[in-house]
Amino acid sequence: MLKRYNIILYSTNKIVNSCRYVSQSMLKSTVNEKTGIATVIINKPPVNCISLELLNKINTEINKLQKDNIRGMILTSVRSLQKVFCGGLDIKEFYNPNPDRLAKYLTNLQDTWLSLYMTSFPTVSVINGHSLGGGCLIAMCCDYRVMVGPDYTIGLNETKLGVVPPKWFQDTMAAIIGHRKAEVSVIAGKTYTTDEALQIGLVDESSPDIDNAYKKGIQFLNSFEKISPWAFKMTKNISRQPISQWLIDNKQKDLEFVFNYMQTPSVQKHLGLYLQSLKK
Ligand SMILES: CCCCC/C=C\C/C=C\CC/C=C/CC(=O)SCCNC(=O)CCNC(=O)[C@H](O)C(C)(C)COP(=O)(O)OP(=O)(O)OC[C@H]1O[C@@H](n2cnc3c(N)ncnc32)[C@H](O)[C@@H]1OP(=O)(O)O
Repeated sequence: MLKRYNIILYSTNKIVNSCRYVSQSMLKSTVNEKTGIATVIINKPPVNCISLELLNKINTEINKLQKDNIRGMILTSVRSLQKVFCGGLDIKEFYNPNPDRLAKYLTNLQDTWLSLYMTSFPTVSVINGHSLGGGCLIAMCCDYRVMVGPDYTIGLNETKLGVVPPKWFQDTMAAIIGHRKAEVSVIAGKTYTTDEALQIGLVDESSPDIDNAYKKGIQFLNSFEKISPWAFKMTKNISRQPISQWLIDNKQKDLEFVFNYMQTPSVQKHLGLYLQSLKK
């Protein structure tokens, strides 16, 4: 039986020296058996945007780590991408979608958010690049955020694509920076530089380089060494349960609404234009 571990969601290959397992594609996960800390690295070039397959892998991995009783987790992006933590949800999943796949995607998105937001172990995102839309969402699900800077951006920019960030996206941000600031932010689809994100409390620490950001993440996880895992889990649960319970109670309604809304001609038109604007 493994010790209880913390999780840092982070993108580097060289930190972990004692690996329990590594999955080869899209998501690399390693657990340092001495410390009990997992490092989960998103590795989907060119910009780590979240396809249905990646979503499945993230959710499966979080659930595995949950069973393994890790002490903590770092979530990050592979270093070779250099400037992107996560480019958000894969817009191609929403543009001219296959209805069956879209329904699967949206269901998986709900489930992955619930898994990551409610982990019973501490989590850190080491944000080593731009983190937009769904990328910002997964970073916000973690208990602590360390962002590399100064030149990266983070934010829920959905309105810039002509789509509405669902209630649970908005609630996740409001729980971190407060309702008013979150409202202003999501309405305008605002993105923040590392310094601005630090200033409004969207991230907890900044760092000029990835190694240092990772160390800060580990320090955060180590701060729980003397806290009972049970006390951690129950306290986090009380803090986050009101937000997660809304989705649990409204899953089907939320799914149906988004599923229909995404396929309306107006949303499809905006998504098409946005996708085009991203093309080189
Ligand atoms: C009660 C009412 C509720 C109603 C709710 C209803 C519906 C809501 C449901 C769900 C909401 C939908 C939520 C969406 C959340 C999102 O995540 S949307 C996506 C947000 N992300 C972005 O806007 C990022 C866009 N990308 C960039 O800005 C840049 O790519 C980058 C990340 C800064 C990196 O720049 P870089 O110069 O390195 O790379 P390129 O821009 O050249 O990109 C390379 C390549 O990748 C493609 N690409 C980039 N991002 C995405 C993406 N998110 N999805 C798909 N494809 C992407 C880009 O097009 C390039 O492709 P190529 O030219 O073919 O190589």
